[in-house]
Amino acid sequence: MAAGGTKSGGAKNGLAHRNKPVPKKAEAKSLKRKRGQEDLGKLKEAVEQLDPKSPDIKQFTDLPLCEATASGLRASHFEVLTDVQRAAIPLALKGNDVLGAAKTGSGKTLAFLVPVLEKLYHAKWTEYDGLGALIISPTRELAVQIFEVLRKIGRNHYFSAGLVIGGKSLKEEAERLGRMNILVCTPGRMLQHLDQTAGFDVNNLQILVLDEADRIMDMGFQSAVDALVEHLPRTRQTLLFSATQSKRVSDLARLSLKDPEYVSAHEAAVSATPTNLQQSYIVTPLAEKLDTLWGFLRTNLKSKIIVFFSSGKQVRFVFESFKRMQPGIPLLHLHGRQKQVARMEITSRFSSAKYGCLFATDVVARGVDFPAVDWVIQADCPEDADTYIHRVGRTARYESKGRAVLFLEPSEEEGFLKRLEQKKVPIQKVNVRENKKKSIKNELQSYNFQSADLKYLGQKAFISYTRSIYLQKDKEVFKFKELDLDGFAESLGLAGTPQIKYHKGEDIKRLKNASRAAISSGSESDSDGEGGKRKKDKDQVRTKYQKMAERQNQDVLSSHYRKILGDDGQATSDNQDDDDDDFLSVKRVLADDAQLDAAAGTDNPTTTEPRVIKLGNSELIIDSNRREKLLKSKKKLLKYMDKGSKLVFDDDGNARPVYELQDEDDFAQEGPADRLRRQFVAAETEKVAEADLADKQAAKLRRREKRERQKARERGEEAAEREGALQLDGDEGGDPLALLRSLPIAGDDGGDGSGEEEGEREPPRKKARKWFQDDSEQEEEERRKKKKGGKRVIEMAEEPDNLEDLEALAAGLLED
Ligand SMILES: Nc1ncnc2c1ncn2[C@@H]1O[C@H](COP(=O)(O)OP(=O)(O)OP(=O)(O)O)[C@@H](O)[C@H]1O
Repeated sequence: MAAGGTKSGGAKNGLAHRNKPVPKKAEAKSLKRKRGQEDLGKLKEAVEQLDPKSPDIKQFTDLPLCEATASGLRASHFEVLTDVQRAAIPLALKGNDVLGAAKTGSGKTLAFLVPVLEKLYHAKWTEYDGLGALIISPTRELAVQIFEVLRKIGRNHYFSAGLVIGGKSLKEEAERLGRMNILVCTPGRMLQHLDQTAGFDVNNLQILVLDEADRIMDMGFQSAVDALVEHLPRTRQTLLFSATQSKRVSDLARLSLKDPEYVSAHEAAVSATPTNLQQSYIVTPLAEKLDTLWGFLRTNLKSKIIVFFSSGKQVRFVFESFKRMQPGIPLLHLHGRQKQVARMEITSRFSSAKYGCLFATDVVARGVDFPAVDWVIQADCPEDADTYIHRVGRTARYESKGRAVLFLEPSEEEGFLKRLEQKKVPIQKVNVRENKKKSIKNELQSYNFQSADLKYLGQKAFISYTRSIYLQKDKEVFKFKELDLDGFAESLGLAGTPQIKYHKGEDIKRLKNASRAAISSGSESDSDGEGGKRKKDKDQVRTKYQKMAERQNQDVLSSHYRKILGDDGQATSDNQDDDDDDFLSVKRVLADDAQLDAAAGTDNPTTTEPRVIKLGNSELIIDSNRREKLLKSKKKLLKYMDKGSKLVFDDDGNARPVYELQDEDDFAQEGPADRLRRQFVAAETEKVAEADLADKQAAKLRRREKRERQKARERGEEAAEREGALQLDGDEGGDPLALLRSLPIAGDDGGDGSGEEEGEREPPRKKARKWFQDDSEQEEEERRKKKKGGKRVIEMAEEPDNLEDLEALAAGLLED
């Protein structure tokens, strides 16, 4: 089997018949051809005579397989057939369309790969015949895995095989496509090639396989698969496999199956899940989910664990925060928005790990065959019982044992247990030991506080989870209104509960109709190129802020840029989070509480009644606790206060409202302009006359005061001279700043700056220094200075406005 596509070159490396003796080249060739024809004739005959229901078929050697396939199986240590292989391979070898259903880990991959190889062998397929078989997988991880198994068992065939899953340039893949006989692909990427790669011919296709067929046929892939099938020839064999196979007639019609054989290997089984799988569930309130998970990990450090969440955002947040808390078990995370190389590396690291915990989305829920997984934890309730079955199927594979635990929110318990019962899933309730319970809320809070990026992830995790619950179709299980959103936000270490807002529009309809898996892996598969649904318009011109906003989770500012973009249509659709597209947004809690009050028309913000915000078709209930918290925050309360009106100061320093030009009509109504002008001039003249009078009186008063003060001072000096006890300036010495600080600040008394009121006199000893001087005082000061000599006087050139000015001024004086 030659491997090509995205993996390696397309050169043939088949080993079959290589060591046979070669007497003469031409002779040997014709002999070989003849023998080959004889063998093939016999093989076809054996297949025709094969009884597909024969109880004698137990091993691969009991099947009429070509030597290349048989030896490949032997070399890969596959000998005994599993139930589904025993039932499906004979029917497929005989050319039937097959709908295969069997439990997880029961060997469905070989059940379709063996017929694929045989089909092309029987048709004597060569590289010049083009594409003979197409195998479609819903995820890249599964496609890679199928490709690896194909390489193993097909090692002795001469076919070329390729992997088409994206993650590489389309051109690079396209160059090799034409040479491939077997392709393993994801739907979106394959469709891209069929639409865009010139000369890629699929008209000869012999066999089409859909692994996880129910998933590929459901809404997430509907349009891609339908378009893809349109390119394929109608005359072909089709094989569909899944652990949760449906016989939906509409699906069969879409794929134009001809009298398909339904193979259900475990139809009569008591349970839909492997018998060696032990399943249990824990009822854990949403607000305690992470505590429970943390406790679980801490008590299972020597295990290999997969933890499923409903969204990549949840995966990222839990991974990043638990990593900081160092649980003592290696942590990995996997979701659809990671780069292809990272996804491959994480998958292979987890495969080869002995112990470790992988946080993952449903991107690895189906088909992926991680060896020796001990536990599957479903931290978020799956959207339906089928998803549950696939998730738990990552453990207890083939003949190994495994355990699975489902976390259920109290509101989900009854409804989901009913769904599991309907699907024949046996599960028992367990409780967490009291001594193992530990709240990690505070630690998360502190990590969120330290890292804005982590906090951002927490908010996103909150939104993506609540959104997924809101969108669930099965309202008997998922009861959005019963969720403790505040508690959940707190458990993620968030300081407040992000407000959830539902946008109106077509997209909501689409999201609502789609299943949760379709949403999460649909968006994931976009980045993977798997879904092929949502592609950014590359030609669209985007602003700097839009580009910044798209760089989510890279730094704290990305959210800031998104805010800048505002609410206009274009920007909004770009700035919303990739898999939160057009749906929910974080808003400040306070704003809405305020709006809420306004909407409710209440004057009493302390009411303890829960509040209800209308959100499109739904309601968000905000309880009284949040409101009380809100009222304690002064900053937030500012929002409730009157914002005030704008004032401007005129030349005299008087505040007055901002002048606004009067409307022309209003002005005309007041009368003729000439009369108004005269009235205005008269009023202003009167005002000026009044002001003039007041000024004159004030000046007169000041002059009189001045005279009186001068007289009083002269009287005082005469008395002091008489007593020989004159107060000297600067006697205190020391730090002039200290002195200045002890003085009254200019204007404090509202008077003329003297710091004195009429008639008041400080006692002579306390009056160490006055710092304002009027003209007469200044003259007097100078006179005294001359008289005493050598004494320093602090001169105040200007009236300082405040203490800083005084200090600066004093410092300047000191330098002098
Ligand atoms: N005949 C066989 N003998 C031994 N091991 C086998 C045989 N067939 C399959 N296996 C092993 O069983 C495991 C599960 O096989 P496979 O991945 O094909 O299961 P599946 O039915 O496709 O599971 P899922 O439903 O999860 O996709 C693999 O590790 C595979 O190697």
